[in-house]
Amino acid sequence: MSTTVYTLVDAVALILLAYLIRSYLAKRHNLSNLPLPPGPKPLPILGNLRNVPKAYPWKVFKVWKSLYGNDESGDISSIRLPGETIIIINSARLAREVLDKHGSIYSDRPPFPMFDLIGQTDFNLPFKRYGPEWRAERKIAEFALRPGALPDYHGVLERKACTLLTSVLSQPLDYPLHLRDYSTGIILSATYGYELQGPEDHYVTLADEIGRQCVHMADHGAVIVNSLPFLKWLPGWIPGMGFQNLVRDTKALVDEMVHGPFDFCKAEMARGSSHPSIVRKQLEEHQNVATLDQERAIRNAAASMYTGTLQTASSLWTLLLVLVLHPSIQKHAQEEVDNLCRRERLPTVADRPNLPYCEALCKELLRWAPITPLGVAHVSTEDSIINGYFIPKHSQIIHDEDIYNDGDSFLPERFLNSEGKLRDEAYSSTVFGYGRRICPGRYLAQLSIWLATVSLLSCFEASHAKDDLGENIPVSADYTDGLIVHPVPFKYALRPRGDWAVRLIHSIIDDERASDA
Ligand code: HEM
Repeated sequence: MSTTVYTLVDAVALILLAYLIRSYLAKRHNLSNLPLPPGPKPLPILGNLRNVPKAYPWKVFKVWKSLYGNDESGDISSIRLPGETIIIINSARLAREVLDKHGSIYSDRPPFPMFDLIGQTDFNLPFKRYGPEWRAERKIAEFALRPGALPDYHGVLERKACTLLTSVLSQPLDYPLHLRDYSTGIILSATYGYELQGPEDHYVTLADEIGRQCVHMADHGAVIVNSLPFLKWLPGWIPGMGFQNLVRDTKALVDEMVHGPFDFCKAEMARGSSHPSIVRKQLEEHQNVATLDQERAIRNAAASMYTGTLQTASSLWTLLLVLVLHPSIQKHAQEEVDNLCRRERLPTVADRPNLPYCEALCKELLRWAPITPLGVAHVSTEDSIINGYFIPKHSQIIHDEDIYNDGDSFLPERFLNSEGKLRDEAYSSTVFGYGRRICPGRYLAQLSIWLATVSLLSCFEASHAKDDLGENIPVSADYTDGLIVHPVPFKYALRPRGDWAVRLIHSIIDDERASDA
C-alpha cells in the first residue's frame, strides 16, 4: 500500500517538475526570440569589444541614442561583449519605470574583480552583490541617513561650514582641499564622532591615498583582472603580476579605512568620552546582544558612508566653476542671501526654505555635471523584457539621460516656477540612481552642498584669475573621466566680498574660541 502511495507521489512530483522545466524553457525560448535592444553591429565572438568607448563613455552613448533611436526604442540600446550584455537606458522615464518598479530583478551589481582584490567589495555597499549581507548593511545606512535623522547632524554641518569659510579665507587657492576636509569632516563626525586633527588629517588623506593607489594599480595592469579574474590567484613574482604588491599595500589601507575610525569610536565609548554618532547609536542599540555579524554590518555600513564623501566635494568644485563662468548667477544668489541675512549673520540650515534660488542653483549643479555620469551598473537576476526587447539574465544595466531642454546650459530657473518658488516635482534629476540601490546619502549630500553653497556665497566673490596683462585666464569647464568625476583643475580668484565679510568670519572664529574655552 505504502509503496503504491510513494509511487503515486513520485509520479505527481515528476510531472510537476517536468511541467515547471517545460514552462521555464518555453518562457526563456519565447523571451529569447525577442531581439536585444538595438546597438552597433557585433562581430562573431568578440561582440562589440571594439565599440566599447575607452573614455567618456556617456558621450558615445548620447550618439547611440540618436543613431538607434526611433520613438520608444530610442530610449534603449545594447552592446554585447564576450559573456555579457550591457543595456544602456537613455531616458530617465524608462529608467524609473524599469529600475524603480522592478527592483526585485534589477538590483544586483556586476562582479568587480579588481575591487575584490583590495577588499572593497567585502565592505563597500555600492559594489556589494544583492543579498542578505547587502540588505542588512543597507538598512543601517538608510536608517541613519533618512530625512528624519538629518536634524541630528545640523550642528555638525554648521560647524563644518564655518571651518570651510575660515579655511578659504586663509588659503583661497587650496579650495579643493578645503572641500575635501568639509565633506569628509562631516561624515567622520556624524558617523564615528571623529573630529579632524587639523589639515592633512590622517583619515582624510587615507581616503585620498586609496583613490590614488587604485589609479596606480590600474596603470600597472591590475584592471586586466576584471577580464581575466583567475590572474588574482597568481603570485606577484610571476612576470606581469607586479601589481600584486600594489594590491597588497592598497588592501592594507582599505582595512585601515574600515577598522580605524570604527575602533576609535569603540575605544571612546569604552572610555566614556565618545561624541554622539551613528556608530555609537547603533552599537548602543545592540548592546549586550550585538553578534559579530551585527558588529560587522555596522562597521561596513559606516565605512560605506565614509567612502561617499568624494561626490559632495566634487559638486562644490563645480560650484566654483559655475560662479566663475556665470557672474550673473552668482549675483542673483548673493542678493537672495543678503536679503535674508542682511550681511549681519551667516545662513543656517533653518534658512533653507527661504532661499529657493540657491536651492535651485544646487539642484542645477548636480544636474549639469553629474558626478557619477553613468551611476553604478544594476544587474538583472532574471530574463526579462523592456520595451519589447529581450534582456538576458545577468545583463548590466546602465543609465544615461538628458531629460531637459537646453540641457547643456546652466539654468537654475528650470527648477523654479513663475513666482520664483521651487517647482513641485520629485527630485528632478536621476543623479542619485534608482530603485533599491538609490543613494541612501542623498538627503545629507544635498543639505551639505546647499549649506556650503550659501555660506560661501554670503562671504566670497569668485571670478576669473588674471594673467600678467590683467586679462581673464580662460576656464575650460572640462571634467576628468572615471566612475566619479570632477572639474579639471582651473585657475580662479576667490576673495571676501568686503571688510564686513572678513569681520563676519572672524566673529565666528571668536565665538568658537569662546565656546571651546
Ligand atoms: C552629491 C553627492 C552624491 C552623489 C551624486 C551620489 C550618487 C550615488 C549613486 C549614483 C549611487 C548608485 C545608485 C544606484 O545604483 O542606482 C550611489 C550609491 C550610494 N551612495 Fe551616494 N552619492 C552622493 C553622496 C553620498 C553620500 C554623502 C553618502 C554617505 C553618507 C553616500 C552613500 C552611498 C551608498 C552607501 C551607496 C550604495 C547604495 C547601494 O548600493 O545600495 N552617497 N550614490
